[in-house]
Amino acid sequence: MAGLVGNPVLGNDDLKGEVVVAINEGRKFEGTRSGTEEGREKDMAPAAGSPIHRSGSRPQLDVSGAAIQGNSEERDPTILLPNQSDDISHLALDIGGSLIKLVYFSRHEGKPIEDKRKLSLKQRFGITNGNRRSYPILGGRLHFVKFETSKVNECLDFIKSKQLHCGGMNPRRWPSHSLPNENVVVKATGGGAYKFADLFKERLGVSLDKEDEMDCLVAGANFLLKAIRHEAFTHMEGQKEFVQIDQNDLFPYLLVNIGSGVSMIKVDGDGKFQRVSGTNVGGGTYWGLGKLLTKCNSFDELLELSQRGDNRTIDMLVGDIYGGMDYSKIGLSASTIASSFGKTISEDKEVEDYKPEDISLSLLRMISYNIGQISYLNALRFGLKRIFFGGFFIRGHAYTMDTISFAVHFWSKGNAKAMFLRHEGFLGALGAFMSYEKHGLDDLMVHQLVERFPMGAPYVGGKIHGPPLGDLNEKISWMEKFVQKGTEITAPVPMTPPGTTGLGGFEVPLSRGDTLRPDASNLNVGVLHLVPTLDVFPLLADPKIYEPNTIDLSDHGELEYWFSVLSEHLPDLVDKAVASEGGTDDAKRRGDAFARAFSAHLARLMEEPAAYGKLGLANLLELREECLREFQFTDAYRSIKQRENEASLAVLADLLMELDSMPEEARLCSLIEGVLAANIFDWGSRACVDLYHKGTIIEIYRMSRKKMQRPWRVDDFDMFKERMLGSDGRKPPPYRRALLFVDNSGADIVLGMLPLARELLRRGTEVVLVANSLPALNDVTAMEVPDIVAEAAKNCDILRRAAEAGGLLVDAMINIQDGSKLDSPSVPALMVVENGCGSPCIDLRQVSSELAAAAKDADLIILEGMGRAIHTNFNARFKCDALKLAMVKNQRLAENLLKGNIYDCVCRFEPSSI
Ligand SMILES: CC(C)(COP(=O)(O)O)[C@@H](O)C(=O)NCCC(=O)O
Ligand SMILES: [Mn+2]
Repeated sequence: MAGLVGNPVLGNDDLKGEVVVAINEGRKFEGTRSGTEEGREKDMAPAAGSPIHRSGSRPQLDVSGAAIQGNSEERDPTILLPNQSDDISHLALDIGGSLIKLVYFSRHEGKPIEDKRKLSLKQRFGITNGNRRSYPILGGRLHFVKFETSKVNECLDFIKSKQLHCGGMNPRRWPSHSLPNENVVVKATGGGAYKFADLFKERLGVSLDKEDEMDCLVAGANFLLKAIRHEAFTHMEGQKEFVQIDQNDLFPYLLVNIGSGVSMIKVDGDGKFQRVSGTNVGGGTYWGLGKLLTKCNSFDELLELSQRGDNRTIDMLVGDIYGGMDYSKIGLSASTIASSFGKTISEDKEVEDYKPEDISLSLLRMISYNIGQISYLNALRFGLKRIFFGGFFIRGHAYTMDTISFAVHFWSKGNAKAMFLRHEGFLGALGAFMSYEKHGLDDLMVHQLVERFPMGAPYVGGKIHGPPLGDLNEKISWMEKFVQKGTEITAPVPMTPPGTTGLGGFEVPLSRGDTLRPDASNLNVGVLHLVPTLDVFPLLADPKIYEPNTIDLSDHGELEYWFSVLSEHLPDLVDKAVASEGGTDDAKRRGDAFARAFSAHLARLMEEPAAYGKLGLANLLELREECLREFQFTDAYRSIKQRENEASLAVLADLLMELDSMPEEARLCSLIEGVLAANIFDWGSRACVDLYHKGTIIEIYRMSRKKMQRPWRVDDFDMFKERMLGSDGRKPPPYRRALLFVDNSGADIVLGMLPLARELLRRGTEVVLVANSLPALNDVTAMEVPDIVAEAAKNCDILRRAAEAGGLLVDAMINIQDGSKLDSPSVPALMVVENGCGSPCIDLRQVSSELAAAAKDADLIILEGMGRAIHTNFNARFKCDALKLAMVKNQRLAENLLKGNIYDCVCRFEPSSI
C-alpha cells in the first residue's frame, strides 16, 4: 500500500470492522478497520534518460571491491559489496493485536547515469558519492504499509509478491536474491512476533527476530524526529501546525504511547530511555467501557459516534454546581467539567436513556484529559519541555488530538505543548527496522529524505511500474472503492473556520463534525525517498531560518486562489501532456486519470492543507509534476521546448552582434532587460499561454522587450552595475564564479540567460548553469542545456571556448579525460550542473551534491524566473551576492507582493549578507 498510504481518497473507505484489543498495559492499542490499507508500491515513473531516478531494467550487482567478511570457510560467508547500490530490500514488522505495520526498504533501480558532463564535474569539483559515511550510495525508498492482523495471509501474500522475504536483510550479503530463505531473519516487534512466528516460517521460510517493543518505539520516534522535517505537529482547535525540531536540541523528551494502556517514556538519547510512568486508563479503557455502554462494534464506530455527541448531558460542569456561573476565583469557567459522568448520579435514568453519542464523547474526553494531565505532570516532574504523543489510540483523530492538547495546555497554563507524530502508527515497525545492524540509515540527514505521496496511478488508470504484485489485486475490495472515491472527490471541500474554545474549562474543541477524519493517520504518510546525494545549499546564509515558500498557504484565501489557478490550468496541461505522448488512446486514458488523481489530491489538501506536511505553493507545483510523472508523462512540454529552442537559436547570432555593438553600461542593462523580457515564455502561467495564441515567439519577445522600460517594479540594477563595472574610474575585480539558476527553455535561456552568462565569462567569471534534474513545465533540464550551449557556441567564440573548458562540448571531452584542458587559467569555464529538482520552484535545503560542490567557490548567484526567484527564495538570504530576476506573470501576486501589475519585473540585487 505504500502506493496508498498517502493517497487522498483511500482512507475514506469503510471503517467498520472487528476489533481486537491488546490488553497489556503499555502495549499499543489496536483498534481495527476493515477497509484494508494493504496495497502495493507504485514505483515512480522515471523520466526517460533523466539524470536522477533513472530506471534500470534489472537490478545489477556491483561486485567491485567485494570481499569476504569474517571466516571464508563458512558455508554462507557474508560478502561485503562496498559499491552495491541496487534493489535489495529490508523488511521489518510490528504485529499488533489488530494491525500489522510493515516498513520496508527498496533500493533505487539502476544507477545514475554517469555521462560525460557528470564525469568532468566530478573531476573538477571532487564530488564523491554524496556525503554518506558508513555506506556508499544507499538510494532507495522506505515504504509504510498496514494490514489487518486478522488478514495476516494478505500480509504474507504481499511480502511474497514483493519478494521482501528473499534475503536482503543484510545489504552486504551477496547474492541476496538467491539466499535460501531459511537463513533469512526478519526483525519484528509486537505480540504477533511471537504468535505468528510459526506461520511466517511455514509460509515464507523466514524467522522472526523479536525486538523489544519499547526499544522499537523509542528508536522509531528518534529516527522520525531527526530525519523528517515535518514530522511533529501541534493540534489545537482543529489547526495543525508543524514544529521544527532542532536535531541538536531534541533530548530529553517525554514519549507518551497510548495503546490499550499508556506508557510514559523519558527519552534521553538513542537507546537511552526510561519508562517513568503510565496509566491503566488508556485506549483499551475507552474502547472497553464504550463497548459496554454504547453497544458499538468497533473502535472507529465509537470514535465516530463521539463526533455527534454532547457531553453536557452526562458530565457535571462547574456551571451545574454554581448555578450557571463561572467559579472565577480559581479560574474555572462554567463549562469546565467538574466531574466526568457526574451528572448521571442525580438523574433517575438508565444507561439506555442516554444517547450513545454523548456517552462516547464524555468517555473520550474523560480519558484524553486524564492522559493529558498525567503526561503533563510527568513532564513537570522531570523538567521536560516536549511531550510527544503516539500510539493507535490517536490515529490522526483530530478531536482526540485537540482534547489531549487542550488538557496539556490547561494544566500547564499554556507552558507545555502536546505534539503528535505523523508516522505515529509506525513507530514500532520503524524501530524494528532500525535495529538491523549497519543498514546505514541511522545517519541519514533530514535533507536526504524526500517524502512523496503516490498519486494512485494504478488505481485510476495509469500503468503500473515495478515488480508485479501477484494476484493481490483480486482480493482487495478497496481498489474499487478508491476508483469510486477518486472520481467522487473532485470538488474542493471547504474547511471549518477556526474558532476558540473560550476561557478555561474543558469546552468542546471545535474540530468535530465535517473536518474530523478518524482515519486521517492512514493518509498522512507517503513513501520516503532516500536520496543520499542531496545536500543543503551551502551558500544559504542561515539554513535554520530558511523558508523556501513566499506565499503562506495557511491563509485560506490564498489556498483557495491557488487551488483554483491549478484547477483551471488542468485541461490545458492535460492536452499538452497527451499530445507529448503522441495523442494515443493510451495517452488520453492516462491524461484523464492524471486529471482525476491530481484533482483528488487538490480536494484532499483543500480539506486538510497540512495532510502531507507543511504546504506551500512550491509543494503544490511539485505535486503536479510528480503526478504527471506517475502517469508516465515524462516531459509534457517536450515539443514546445524544442520548437522554442530552435526559433531562439536562429536569432541568437543577431542578438549577440547587436549587444556587442553597445557600450558596456548599456549592454549590461540590455542583458538584464533581455532576461526579464524572455521570462515571459512561461507555459505555466494562464495569462502567458493566452498571449501565445496572439503571435509568434519572436513577436512576443519583441513586444516584451519594448515594454521593459526602467524603473522596473523592483529595480536594483544600478547597484548590480556598480558591482560589475565599478564607478568613478574604480574597477572592481570580477566575480570568481557565478551560479546561474536557469528557468525556461527557448528564448528564456537562449536569448536571456546565455547572453548574460557570456558577459560574465568575457569578464573572467566562471559560470555554472544550474538547471532542473527532471522536466517541469517548459523548464530546461540539465540534460538539455549542453546541446543548447553547443548550438549557441557555433556562433560565438566566447561560449565555445568556455564550454570546451567546462567539458560541455564533445570535442573537448576527449581532452578532458587527461585533465589537460581543465583549469586553463586564461579561459573561464562554462559548466552545467543539475539542481536535484523536478519542479518550477527550488527548495534550497535539498539540492544535488554537484550543485552543492559547485557552490563552494561561487561568489554570485543569479536566480531567474517566477518559480525560483519569487514563489520561492524571494526572501532567501545568501552568503554571497545574489541577483533575483523575474517577470511576475500573475496579476494577484503582482498586486499583493509588489503592489504592481502583471508583467512587472523584479531585479533585486542583494550583496552578501555575511
Ligand atoms: C509555474 C510558474 C511559477 C512558472 O514560472 P517561471 O518560473 O517559469 O517564471 C508560473 O507560471 C506560475 O506561477 N503559474 C501559475 C499562476 C498563473 O497561471 O497565473
Ligand atoms: Mn519555468
